[in-house]
Amino acid sequence: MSKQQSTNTRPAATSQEAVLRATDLTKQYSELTVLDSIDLTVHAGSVTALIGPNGTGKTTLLRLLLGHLEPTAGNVEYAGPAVERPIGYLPQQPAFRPHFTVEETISFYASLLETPTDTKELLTQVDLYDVRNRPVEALSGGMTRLLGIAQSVVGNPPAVIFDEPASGLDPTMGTKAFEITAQLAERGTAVIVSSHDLALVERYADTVILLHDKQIAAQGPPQQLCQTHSVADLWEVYDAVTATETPQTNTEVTQ
Ligand SMILES: Nc1ncnc2c1ncn2[C@@H]1O[C@H](COP(=O)(O)OP(=O)(O)OP(=O)(O)O)[C@@H](O)[C@H]1O
Repeated sequence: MSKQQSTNTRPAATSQEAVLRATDLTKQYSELTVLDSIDLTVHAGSVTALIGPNGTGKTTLLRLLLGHLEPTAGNVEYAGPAVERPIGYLPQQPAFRPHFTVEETISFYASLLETPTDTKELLTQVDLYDVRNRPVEALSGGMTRLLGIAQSVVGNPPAVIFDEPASGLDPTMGTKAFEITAQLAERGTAVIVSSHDLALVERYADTVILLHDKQIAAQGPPQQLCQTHSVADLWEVYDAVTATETPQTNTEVTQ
């Protein structure tokens, strides 16, 4: 794909209300400081992509935004509308209860909410409608991730958090996963997505946040980051910013 084609040409988001806001967010696991004084805002109608080296704290930040982890300091605020399901979540390794079919799985999640869900439309959107009667344990890894994407948007939450949605997907379906993020943003959802696929991020993200060495090392629209760093693409921005990578060490597993 040419550079020109890879440029994000999606119309600018019309609504820019803050839906998720993190202020002075710090997270330590025992002695290991993973995130240090992070401030970020995720806006309605936009795709915010979180990138950074392995172990730099992307999943930790996403789980803090979800409220699945307690920050060591700072806070997270959900500032979106009061709805049944404020935030949808695709974990890095989605897993589903065995023996249920694809359709039963989505119907189960839909049954937990009063907001109606068009299961057929949802499964069609992620290309799983044709396998709707297949048990979830018979899905491939990529199909399981697509089911996770479908599950995460049941109830049309105002914010959606995708942890590596394209991981394990073939190029077509990886692109499809990012197209879904763009479609969600177009209808007003605040999407935050972590990914190592810089080409897809450059193409689909409105804002990129590059985590490095516990902090936000670069932030902005992909093209603006390229201009600021006088480079041709997001990979070169990433390379320049992370060149002085500080190795992270692990401690005991704690919550
Ligand atoms: N429960 C925990 N206890 C101790 N350390 C943890 C815990 N969870 C994560 N870590 C450590 O925190 C650091 C950040 O992990 P995290 O999973 O957030 O990174 P990541 O950027 O999502 O990585 P990747 O790109 O490899 O998925 C890593 O060093 C990891 O080992």
